[in-house]
Amino acid sequence: MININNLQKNFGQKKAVDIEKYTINQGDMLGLVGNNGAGKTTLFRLILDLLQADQGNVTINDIDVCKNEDWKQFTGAFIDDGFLIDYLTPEEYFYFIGKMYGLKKEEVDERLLPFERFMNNEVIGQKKFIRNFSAGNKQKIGIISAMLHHPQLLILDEPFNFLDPSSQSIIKHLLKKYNEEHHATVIISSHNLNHTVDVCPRIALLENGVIIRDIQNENNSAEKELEDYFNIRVEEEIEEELAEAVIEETPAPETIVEETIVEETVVQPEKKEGQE
Ligand SMILES: Nc1ncnc2c1ncn2[C@@H]1O[C@H](COP(=O)(O)OP(=O)(O)OP(=O)(O)O)[C@@H](O)[C@H]1O
Repeated sequence: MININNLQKNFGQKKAVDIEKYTINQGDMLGLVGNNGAGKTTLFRLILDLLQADQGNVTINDIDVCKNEDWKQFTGAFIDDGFLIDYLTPEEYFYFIGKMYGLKKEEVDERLLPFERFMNNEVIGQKKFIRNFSAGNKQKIGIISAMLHHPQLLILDEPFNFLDPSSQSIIKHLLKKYNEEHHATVIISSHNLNHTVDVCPRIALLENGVIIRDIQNENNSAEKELEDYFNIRVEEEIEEELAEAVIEETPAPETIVEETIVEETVVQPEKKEGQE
């Protein structure tokens, strides 16, 4: 479904994405993990043609995303709340998105039904503009709107962010079900390793823009490997910091001042006349 070919994106000296070859198959449920700045969002932006690559390309169903718009019909994505329209209510926004994909109001209402528990009576019927919703509820509006037209490809950047624990659990189930029932390709990024191994049978580990591991995850088998990777990274970084601190604290040889012993000279008080 998605082919990434020799894809490179730099910001100044920083290599944000550098992927020689990577294929995501139709029906894959892929989790993208990596430390802050590893390049997850940049990769999503390149896939969605929101950024121009310095080299290489991305094709979705053999369509080069920056040369043809056809992939947009079967793709849904939510990267950040810049995707939302602040001055609309959630209903207006959902109907607007539905209209873009030829869905009638009643069809949109019907497609919102499976999200009722997820919305928890806090999204629909609130008579509030999107700009006045909490970060968590904006996240919900974004995720739902990305799924509304039943896309064959769904891309969500950190979908669990800002969600309360029960909403995280609900969206995990909804995504899994969506992937299975629609045989849709679902790609999510997350810093939550537990959630990622719970829902993603395939996990790509990104480091400095490079996919360094492509992990098959059956019954949470990737958990240990990922925990080891992230713990090892933390330990390595702490050790590096300590080593640097020791070097900084040790004075350079030429600045070492030899301890000199100053002999005390006892000054005898002058004798006054008549004193012994
Ligand atoms: N518009 C930009 N201008 C300059 N540098 C950028 C820009 N966007 C991303 N970068 C840099 O590219 C690198 C990858 O960033 P990116 O946001 O893709 O990482 P990420 O894995 O999504 O991180 P996080 O987990 O923190 O969201 C980082 O070093 C980041 O500072």
